[in-house]
Amino acid sequence: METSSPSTLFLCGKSSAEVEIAKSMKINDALKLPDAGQVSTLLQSEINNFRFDEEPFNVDLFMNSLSTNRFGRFLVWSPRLPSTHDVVSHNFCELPIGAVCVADVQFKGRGRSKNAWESPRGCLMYSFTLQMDDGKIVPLVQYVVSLAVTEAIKDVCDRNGFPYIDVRIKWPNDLYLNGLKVGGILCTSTYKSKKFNVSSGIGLNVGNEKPTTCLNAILKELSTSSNEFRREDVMAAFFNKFEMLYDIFVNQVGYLWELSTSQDWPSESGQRVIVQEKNEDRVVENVVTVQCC
Ligand SMILES: O=C(O)CCCC[C@@H]1SC[C@@H]2NC(=O)N[C@@H]21
Repeated sequence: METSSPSTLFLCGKSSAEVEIAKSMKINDALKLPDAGQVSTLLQSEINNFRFDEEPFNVDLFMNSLSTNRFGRFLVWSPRLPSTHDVVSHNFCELPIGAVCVADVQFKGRGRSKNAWESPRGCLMYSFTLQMDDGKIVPLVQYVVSLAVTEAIKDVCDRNGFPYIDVRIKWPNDLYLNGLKVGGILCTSTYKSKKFNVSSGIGLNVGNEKPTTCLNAILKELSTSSNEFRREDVMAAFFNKFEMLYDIFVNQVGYLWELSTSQDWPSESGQRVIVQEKNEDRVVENVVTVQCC
């Protein structure tokens, strides 16, 4: 019964370029769900024609806090769907790179190792796409995602004057708060036309106290004010941090990692090598001394 009612997907864009993509995707009925799941596609401009019972994801709030050039600018929002991860991985080639799908409720939420992810209202649940050339560093991208989540939470605390909420990474892909799991990261990839198509999914207990605890429950304990984390602020802060960290990762850390696992890497402490650092169109050369641990 649950799975048979169609999922409504609203296609939204930050700028007119992304809004045009949304219009063309709607006209072409481009998005599908796996297992022939029923889907109805609408545009952001049609959101106001609907009444939603509970607090829906506020697309404008998210877009206004987003300051990226690539990630999160094309957004698919659904009040209820099987899994955001299914939407992005099943439609990877139809979606622009960096597109995100966010849902208020999932009824087939996926965790790692074929586990289910409990997906109640209040939980921030989203998946996004990225494309990578170098397969050696694909397994490391989950570290960057985890780090961007904790950095985003810090950023939202700073901006709102909240006390610091100490969400920690259990490396590489779990998030813990006061010893309880409050979030997890799921990264999957496929290889096509010499590119790695990576889908990254994030589940973070922002306002749902079950099944463990959530950011707002701990904030309430630590603060006298009634302010709360909003999913939109956390997700926008995530993409703002992720875009910066991902560029560093690909251009610098990824490069170093690749070098360190290649045969050309000098293996003796004390050896001096030149490391080239690519920064947009500039190349900077640094002489570094090898320290073997
Ligand atoms: O800890 C884990 O096992 C990873 C959980 C990942 C859950 C998120 S929620 C958004 C996205 N959609 C899914 O179906 N799963 C991921």
